Amino acid sequence: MAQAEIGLIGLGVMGSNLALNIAEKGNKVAVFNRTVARTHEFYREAGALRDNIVPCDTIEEFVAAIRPPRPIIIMIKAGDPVDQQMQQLRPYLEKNDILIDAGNANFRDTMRRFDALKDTGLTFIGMGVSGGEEGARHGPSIMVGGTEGSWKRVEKVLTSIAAQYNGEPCVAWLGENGAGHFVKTIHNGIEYADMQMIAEIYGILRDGLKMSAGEIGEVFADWNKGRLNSYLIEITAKVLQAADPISGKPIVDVILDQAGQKGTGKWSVIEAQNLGVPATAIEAAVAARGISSMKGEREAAEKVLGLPPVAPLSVSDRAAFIKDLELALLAAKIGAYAQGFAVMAAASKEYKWNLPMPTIARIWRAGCIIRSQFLDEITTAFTKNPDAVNLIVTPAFAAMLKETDAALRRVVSTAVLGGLPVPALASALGYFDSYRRGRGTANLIQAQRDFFGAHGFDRIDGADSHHGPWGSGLGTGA
Ligand SMILES: NC(=O)C1=CN([C@@H]2O[C@H](COP(=O)(O)OP(=O)(O)OC[C@H]3O[C@@H](n4cnc5c(N)ncnc54)[C@H](OP(=O)(O)O)[C@@H]3O)[C@@H](O)[C@H]2O)C=CC1
Ligand SMILES: O=C(CO)[C@H](O)[C@H](O)COP(=O)(O)O
Repeated sequence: MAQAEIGLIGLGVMGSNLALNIAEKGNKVAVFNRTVARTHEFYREAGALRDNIVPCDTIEEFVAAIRPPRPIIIMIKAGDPVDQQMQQLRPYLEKNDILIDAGNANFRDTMRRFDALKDTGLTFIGMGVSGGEEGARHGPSIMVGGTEGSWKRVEKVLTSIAAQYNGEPCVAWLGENGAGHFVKTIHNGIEYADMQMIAEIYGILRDGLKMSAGEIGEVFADWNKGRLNSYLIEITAKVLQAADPISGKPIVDVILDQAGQKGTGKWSVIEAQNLGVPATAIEAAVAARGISSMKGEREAAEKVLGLPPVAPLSVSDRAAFIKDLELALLAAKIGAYAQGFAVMAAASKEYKWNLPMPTIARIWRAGCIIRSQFLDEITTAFTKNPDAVNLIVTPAFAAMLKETDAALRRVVSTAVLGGLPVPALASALGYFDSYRRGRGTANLIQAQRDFFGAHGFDRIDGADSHHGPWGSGLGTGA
């Protein structure tokens, strides 16, 4: 039998679909899974694609089934399992073989693995893959990090399996070592913010306007025809309109309000803080998942504190308010994406990756979870303004923000007065209001720091005087 051109380890949700995608595009793929029974089940269910699949029970058999130099995709649980899997493979590998970690790795692990293999003759690629089950099967968005030479060796097969947007493949080499996994992490951070903002709007419609899940679903379905058109809005509409087969109620009404998380959102926030870049919408979204998981504490607190004693949401023109919600979501979304791209710009400098912002936006337009029409507008904005320090000051997004921020202000204030939590929407508004104000209030913080710690400050007039006359009083002229 002819040898496989590529190998794939890990036949879970993502790996099995990616393997079928690879096989369907005419590539012969060898597959291995820790639990051998799963390999057999996968092969049985592969149908006509079996001709392009070589199922292997042992690692030795797996490596031998791939034509050298071997590209091997590892698509397993992130973290220690990847190190263990690499250790297990090492004795069988030969010079020029390429290990490709396609899971949601922390980019710091990717940098370490990349360095560890640097002088061994083996090559390491850290590759972010987004699109969930469906994307992996029919075309994900793929973010590649590693040497440019190693990318050239896998470009053809990755291009064949990636999603396409207007005929352009959603895969690109983004830079050395951890670049691909860093970009995937920020993709997920933005995904958290997008999802949290949608959930906050859902909360306003459910608890403020007392709308049913089905009615809210219709609102999202309608918005999906407009400027918010995106995968997440589309699935939100579908989720809200699905019935629970057990109770007959809308399924969303019987799901526990505790959000899971696997780490990428938290890493986005940690790295943003490490780089000194505000990512307040992403932070709010991660914190909201944290609070959501404290179900028992929240229920106990509601008994002690009660819900805020406020009048029902005062909205005279319901249709106008729902329009405001749509515009508010668009405005807040601009904030989340601006922050995510700003974090990537800072990381690009710090790690010398030279991340191509228009390319990142371009490969997120299809295949991935945050895919949307909006990303096409970001692609254009970064292409026209490659040196923009922030998405929100590019002409197109500045105009979009000026058009929508008043709606965000009205929605946030209405929700706050109605006692409805909107931490991500409010954080985006706070970000805009802080970022657009030339003279802020940190002069007072500098004075306080100098007062208690003699930390010094710079003066507006540039005078060479850096400490305050604390306790001297204002005298008569102030
Ligand atoms: N699900 C999604 O939407 C997405 C997931 N990802 C990432 O892709 C990766 C795989 O996720 P997913 O397919 O959802 O996960 P699943 O839980 O469906 O599958 C996990 C896979 O990892 C294997 N595995 C677990 N531990 C080990 C180990 N110690 N050694 C060897 N193999 C091991 C499992 O093998 P076994 O059958 O023996 O248990 C299985 O093949 C993760 O990094 C995830 O974060 C990325 C994008 C989207
Ligand atoms: O990478 C993904 C989507 O892009 C995965 O679905 C990931 O698991 C999502 O993160 P979390 O589980 O923390 O919500």
